[in-house]
Amino acid sequence: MVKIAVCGAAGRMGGRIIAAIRESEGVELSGALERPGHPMVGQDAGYNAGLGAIGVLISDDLNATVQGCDVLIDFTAPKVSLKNLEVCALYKKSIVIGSTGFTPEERALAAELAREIPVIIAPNMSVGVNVCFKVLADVAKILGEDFDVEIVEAHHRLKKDSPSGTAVRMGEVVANALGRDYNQVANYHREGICGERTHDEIGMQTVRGGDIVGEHTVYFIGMGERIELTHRAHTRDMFSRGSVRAAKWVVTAKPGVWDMQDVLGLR
Ligand SMILES: NC(=O)c1ccc[n+]([C@@H]2O[C@H](COP(=O)([O-])OP(=O)(O)OC[C@H]3O[C@@H](n4cnc5c(N)ncnc54)[C@H](O)[C@@H]3O)[C@@H](O)[C@H]2O)c1
Ligand SMILES: O=C(O)C1=N[C@H](C(=O)O)CCC1
Repeated sequence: MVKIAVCGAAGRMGGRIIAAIRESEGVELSGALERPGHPMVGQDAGYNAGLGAIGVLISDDLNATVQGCDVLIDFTAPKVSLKNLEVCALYKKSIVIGSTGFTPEERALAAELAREIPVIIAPNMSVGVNVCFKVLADVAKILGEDFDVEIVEAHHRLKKDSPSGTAVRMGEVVANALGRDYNQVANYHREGICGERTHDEIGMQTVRGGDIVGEHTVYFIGMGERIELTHRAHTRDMFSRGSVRAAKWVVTAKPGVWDMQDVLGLR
């Protein structure tokens, strides 16, 4: 039985992950974490999952919760995830990180902290999006230089980071396939007389509103035709089921940073 603790247990994803753990075989919920001062600390973790009481209380004790698990699933925010990664490395535990919005410097620090433990960092845990990542590289290579690439993503009004981690990864996949440096070609902002589109740029546009779970469209726009590759998430449950699948996979993996392409055998 793989013992999983969930960090961000009172959050939108935390509740769905606890529900996914309860319906999965071979795993059990060993702990649930929230930030010190959160009103749900001390309450049963089952309530946010719609399960009623399940006998696991939400704690704010990071060290004790990590010591009691085999793997921590963390959907919080980049700085919190880096701290969690550091504590998992201290106790030689695995970690699955779903948080998005990491800077390049934070990603490099995560890779350094992952030298001695297996870590999964994935901006999107759904099977569908990970298949899109794979297909996107092929589409970009086949279409080549004659098609302009633009990415549009839409999420709920409470999302804190922009553009989404998934949109950034889609941009990175396309840029790599076309031999471009994503950080050089990503264009996040057009306003006023900003000039014609440059050949290499990848435009990134963000929509925020209401309860949109997550939508991503990559446009390949040519002269006289275009391809639009869209993924729409209907619920958060495939992210949470993916994170549990990742947790089962990572406990037997070698140290280093992995992602869902590894878990799903898509690499
Ligand atoms: N990888 C994926 O598939 C995927 C899917 C959905 C969301 N996300 C990402 O997951 C993250 C969380 O999303 P959400 O919608 O659940 O957000 P949320 O705000 O609903 O939940 C985050 C939770 O983390 C808690 N938290 C903050 N600091 C903490 C700390 N120090 N210790 C413990 N808990 C702490 C918050 O109190 C909150 O309950 C975001 O970065 C989001 O982009 C990723
Ligand atoms: O709700 C969110 O926040 C989501 N974030 C991820 C991202 O930034 O790509 C995945 C989709 C949902």
